[in-house]
Amino acid sequence: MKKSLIFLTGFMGSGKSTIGPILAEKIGYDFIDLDELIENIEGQSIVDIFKEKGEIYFRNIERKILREMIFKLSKFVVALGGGTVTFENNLYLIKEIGILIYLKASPETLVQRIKFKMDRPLLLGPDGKILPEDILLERISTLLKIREPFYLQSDFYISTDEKDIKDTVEEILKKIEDKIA
Ligand SMILES: Nc1ncnc2c1ncn2[C@@H]1O[C@H](COP(=O)(O)OP(=O)(O)O)[C@@H](O)[C@H]1O
Ligand SMILES: O=C(O)C1=C[C@@H](OP(=O)(O)O)[C@@H](O)[C@H](O)C1
Ligand SMILES: [Mg+2]
Repeated sequence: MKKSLIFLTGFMGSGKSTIGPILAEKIGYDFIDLDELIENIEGQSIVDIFKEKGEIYFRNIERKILREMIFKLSKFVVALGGGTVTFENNLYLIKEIGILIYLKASPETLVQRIKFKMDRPLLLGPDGKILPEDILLERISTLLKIREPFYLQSDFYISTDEKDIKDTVEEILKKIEDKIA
């Protein structure tokens, strides 16, 4: 059965929010970033939601907004958050309705892509500051080991290490061309 929703999953920094709009444009779909949608609905940044209301609140709202949106969309590329598919039954919901693509990257690559970014609360120190590179690598490696079994349940994965953004998009296009409506 051909599908009209494409979801991007993968660890923080794997490129979901960057690849998503480019892919959408190429196939004539619209684009939505789940994190941006959460920020708009909540009127608060992801960092502030985590800081003021905590991760459990974030996961509940993430799940609620995902459920509300998922049945309304057609011809959309959706960039998920890095944790979305690892909570509750989000993974099964997403797979039932769309094509799930895992943007795979090694911990070493991920560190290089996000080491100066302050917008991922799970990768900041207790003081809210950027972690030293060796600690960041350790944290990413540990969390990725826990999460990868979920990511690997995607319909397919694309390895993004040593690949530029354009090549990643091209590879996805080849894989989905006969699967989308
Ligand atoms: N090959 C690549 N694929 C995706 N992103 C890349 C690549 N090379 C460098 N980047 C950079 O890595 C960062 C990925 O961040 P983002 O798209 O926000 O990831 P995510 O939404 O998965 O957390 C961006 O700054 C992007 O420009
Ligand atoms: O991996 C995670 O648990 C998270 C990833 C973030 O999205 P990105 O993967 O787009 O950075 C965002 O949803 C939040 O900070 C939590
Ligand atoms: Mg993102």
